[in-house]
Amino acid sequence: MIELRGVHFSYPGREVLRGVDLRIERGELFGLLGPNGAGKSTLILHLNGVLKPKKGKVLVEGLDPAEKPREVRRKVGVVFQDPNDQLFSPTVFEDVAFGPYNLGLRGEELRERVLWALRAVGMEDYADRETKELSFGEKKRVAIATVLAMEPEVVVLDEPFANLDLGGKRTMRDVIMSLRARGKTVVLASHEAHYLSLCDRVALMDAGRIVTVGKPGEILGNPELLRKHNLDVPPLAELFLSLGLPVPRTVEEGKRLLEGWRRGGY
Ligand SMILES: Nc1ncnc2c1ncn2[C@@H]1O[C@H](COP(=O)(O)OP(=O)(O)OP(=O)(O)O)[C@@H](O)[C@H]1O
Repeated sequence: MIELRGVHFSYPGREVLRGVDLRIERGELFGLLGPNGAGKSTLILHLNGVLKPKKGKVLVEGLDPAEKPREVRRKVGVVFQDPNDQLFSPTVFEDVAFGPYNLGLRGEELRERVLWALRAVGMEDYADRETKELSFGEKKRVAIATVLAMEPEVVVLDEPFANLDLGGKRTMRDVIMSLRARGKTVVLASHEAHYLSLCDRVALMDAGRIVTVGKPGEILGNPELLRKHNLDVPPLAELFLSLGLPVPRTVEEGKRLLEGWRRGGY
């Protein structure tokens, strides 16, 4: 479980988190939605102790990341927005091996772990490639593998879908759903609401505060709320709302709703 209580944080001369209260349950797929500059990345950096609150408290599975950063970083893996911030080794294998090596894995066990993590993101054939030669989307997948290889309990993904093509987005979605199926807590931060429809719950954040928390349908199905906070209304949400239907979470649910609407409507 992740808990933030009254968290305040300032960069020099700029207050960015202004009393954040949030609770994310174990095993939840949780969305953090907010416009550019809302404070999402700053909040995320509090979850693994990179930043410390000026006021308030952060607890991850009962541990304070500011007091026990090493223990917390074993539990929480953060995938940054820009994979270039995450990758620094000459080869893909070495980049992915770095974390588990530091956890004490060696030899065949280490190799197996690295290849497993690369397989999970569809990059097993890239193990011997030079990291700097990869495309942005390939780097993004490798960045996720570096986190998966540590087997963290919580995986935090900052703008995971940004700058990926359709194939990259599909892989990302599959990775997220498989993490969830394996009982991991997953936090997705995005300024694009439609990517968060697959979440169990979504928190809307703006100007350093949590505005509201609800089911994705409650947030994505509220165009006034989204527009008020400079967020795009997903076209599909508008379509379902215009038909008087709730906003579905999955394509299957959408198909069922449309089928019911068609039967009732004609
Ligand atoms: N290192 C820094 N020093 C000073 N100000 C910063 C720093 N990092 C971020 N900020 C400021 O803090 C505010 C929140 O930034 P943050 O990156 O947390 O927002 P965000 O919600 O993740 O935005 P985005 O969707 O654009 O990634 C912004 O106004 C930003 O300019």
